[in-house]
Amino acid sequence: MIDVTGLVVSYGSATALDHVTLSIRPGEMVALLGPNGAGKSTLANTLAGLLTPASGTVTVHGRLALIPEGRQLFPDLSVADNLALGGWRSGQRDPAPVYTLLPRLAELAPRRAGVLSGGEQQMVAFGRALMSHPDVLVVDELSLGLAPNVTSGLARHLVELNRERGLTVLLIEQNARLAFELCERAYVLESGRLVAEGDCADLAGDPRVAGAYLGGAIT
Ligand SMILES: Nc1ncnc2c1ncn2[C@@H]1O[C@H](COP(=O)(O)OP(=O)(O)OP(=O)(O)O)[C@@H](O)[C@H]1O
Repeated sequence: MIDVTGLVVSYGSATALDHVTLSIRPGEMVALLGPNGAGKSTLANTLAGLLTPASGTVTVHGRLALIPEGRQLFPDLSVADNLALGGWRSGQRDPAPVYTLLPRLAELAPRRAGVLSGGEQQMVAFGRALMSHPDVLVVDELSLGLAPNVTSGLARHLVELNRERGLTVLLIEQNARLAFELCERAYVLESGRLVAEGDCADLAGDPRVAGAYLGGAIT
């Protein structure tokens, strides 16, 4: 669904992604882990076509939607209008399918996005991404600034979409424990380079990964 080969992305003279190669098969839910500044959002934005690679190739088979870091809602617009903007490019105007998946959004529809809680705003960002009926969803920091119970509620929706509807997901997370719980496979990015990849169970047992991202080995 996603094929990235030898990807280099720079901001001026600073290289943010340095020959990154990865692939995600249809229906997979894959995690991308890494510390602050590793290049995770740069990868997400490049996959979404917002940044142009200096070299390398990015191929996305199907329609990709991004839930950007920090949600990036229009705070003065209603929830319904934020959702409508998500369907604007693809001409999808009917929010009903999204309301079926995320019924809370139907209740929030007339409210201004800016007055909602962080969890509600993340749900709006989620719904806005779904408005374009994506084949692959890139989620940049689902859990950012959210209480664990709020994150788990959103994660449940994500897993349901992946398992029951075959949505391919790239989950970018600093919360490695959550990512390992939800995904089967993961990539680890540090300073713009992939430093580890594999099954989450193997990575969780890798002392280096567990030490850096899980606060010690998982037993
Ligand atoms: N617009 C920009 N202009 C210049 N440098 C940037 C820009 N955006 C990101 N960078 C730099 O590129 C590198 C990768 O940043 P990026 O935001 O992709 O990392 P990240 O892994 O998503 O980090 P975080 O988890 O903090 O969001 C960092 O060194 C960052 O300072």
